[in-house]
Amino acid sequence: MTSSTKNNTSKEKPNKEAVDTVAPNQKTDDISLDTASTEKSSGLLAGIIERATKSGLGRRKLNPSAVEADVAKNMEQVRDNPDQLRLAFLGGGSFGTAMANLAARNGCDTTLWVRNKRTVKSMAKSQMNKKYLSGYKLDESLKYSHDLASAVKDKDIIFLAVPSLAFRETLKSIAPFITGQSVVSLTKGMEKDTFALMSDIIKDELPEVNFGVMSGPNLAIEIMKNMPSATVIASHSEPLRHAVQAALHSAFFRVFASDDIRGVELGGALKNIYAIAMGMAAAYDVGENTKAMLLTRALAEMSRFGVEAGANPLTFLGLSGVGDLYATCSSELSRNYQIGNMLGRGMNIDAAVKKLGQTAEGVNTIQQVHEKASKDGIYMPITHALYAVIYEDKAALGVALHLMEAGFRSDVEFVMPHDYSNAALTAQMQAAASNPDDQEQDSDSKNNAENVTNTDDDSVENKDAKKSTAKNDSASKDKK
Ligand SMILES: NC(=O)C1=CN([C@@H]2O[C@H](COP(=O)(O)OP(=O)(O)OC[C@H]3O[C@@H](n4cnc5c(N)ncnc54)[C@H](OP(=O)(O)O)[C@@H]3O)[C@@H](O)[C@H]2O)C=CC1
Ligand SMILES: O=C(CO)COP(=O)(O)O
Repeated sequence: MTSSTKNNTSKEKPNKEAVDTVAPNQKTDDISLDTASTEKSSGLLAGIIERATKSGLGRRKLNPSAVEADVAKNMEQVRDNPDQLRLAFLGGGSFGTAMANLAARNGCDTTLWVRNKRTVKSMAKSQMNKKYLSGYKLDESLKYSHDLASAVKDKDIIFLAVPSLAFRETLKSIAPFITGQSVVSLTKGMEKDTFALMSDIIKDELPEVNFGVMSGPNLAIEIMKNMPSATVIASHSEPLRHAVQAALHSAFFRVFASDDIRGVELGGALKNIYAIAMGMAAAYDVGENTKAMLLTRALAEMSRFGVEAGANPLTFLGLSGVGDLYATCSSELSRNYQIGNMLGRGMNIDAAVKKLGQTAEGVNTIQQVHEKASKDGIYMPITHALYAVIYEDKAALGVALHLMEAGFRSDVEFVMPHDYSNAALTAQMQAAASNPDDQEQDSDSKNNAENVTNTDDDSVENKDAKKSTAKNDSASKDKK
């Protein structure tokens, strides 16, 4: 721990921030223009930041392992003294505010960046986010800024809680000010047209940073009400995982760890699709059996898509998978659920989004996942059905009935691979049909196959079968 770190905790007088960073007890028309920031930077990564600055190392040359080593060295003290962490939260919506508030309450030196200058002034004055979390008082130590540079400079960790559509542009804007900070995404979505997850965008825009993603069942309003909640920080960097745990952990909020970045991130992004489906189903007054079927088949789709994207399917059994799926699919607080409910009551998508007036990532994620799954032959019947209802104007009841008639599938395909139920059989049928010399089959398998082809006419399913057969072929070739 550097001596400056030891001597400078957030309990002492805070550093002067640059232009437009407003501490709550500071008059907003009296914002300091002192950009000198004369006090030495403090906190976990201070040593690294200092070293990089002194040696004139360019951002691209910074060695992330040195950053990790610096954090690791100090972890023991940080666990006991989270108030040594200096954090920036970017995004003044409900989630950025709720998380920044948790960190500030834990004693971390915390700045919330909000893009609108007038909102910054109003938040600093009222200590409230009137637009997104009206009525909830924020911790008095929380600082507010609309100046990105001053918000992120000399911080240990930068948390991004902007909507996915603004994620890349926000990273581009902070890139010139990155020295040794770590970056953590709180955003649950997929970039339009590129299918990129937020961690992909971080790797694109800031290839050298130490990063993580955080996701879990975290409805912002429940967190503001101190209702016990938990989340997951996923990172390949153990020190970063520990630092995030130390920053946010409290009696009301537990932070679990994972190193499956893909799985944790996909859990948060994909569950929004099914929250829309569940909101819509609720508008039709469906029963508990139906909800349970929707929820568990959603989980099957999520983990199937996840595996194709390189995630560990077991991650979907954790907080960021089944946990968030459950919370978002069963709560009217979920904006995605609300969108689905409005659709189910006859509103069109544009009107529903306008009425909501807040972020519902699922609206974009459905389109991205529908396109990606169709292109790559990943079997995602609920997503395709929802897409057909929302974007192709198909009748919801007809689409739901068609879903119910889809062929015989394995329940948990990681226990009994789908090949053993009917995909392999379908593939055999296709092969037999295209090879007239091979028409002799025993009557049992003929009956089975007829069953399959009668009920299982979904073209994506057929693709699935071909893909499985191709995978098996190449696996057996590999063995040879
Ligand atoms: N709310 C929740 O319970 C949770 C949300 N999340 C995720 O967090 C992310 C943010 O959602 P949430 O906080 O709920 O969103 P909100 O709808 O509550 O707020 C969106 C915020 O983003 C700002 N914003 C919009 N566009 C831009 C932009 N181009 N550049 C910078 N800021 C912008 C808005 O500013 P302005 O007001 O000026 O338009 C507003 O402050 C989403 O990915 C969401 O899925 C994750 C867990 C829980
Ligand atoms: O992700 C969330 C809870 O974990 C918030 O869900 P909504 O974005 O649907 O409100």
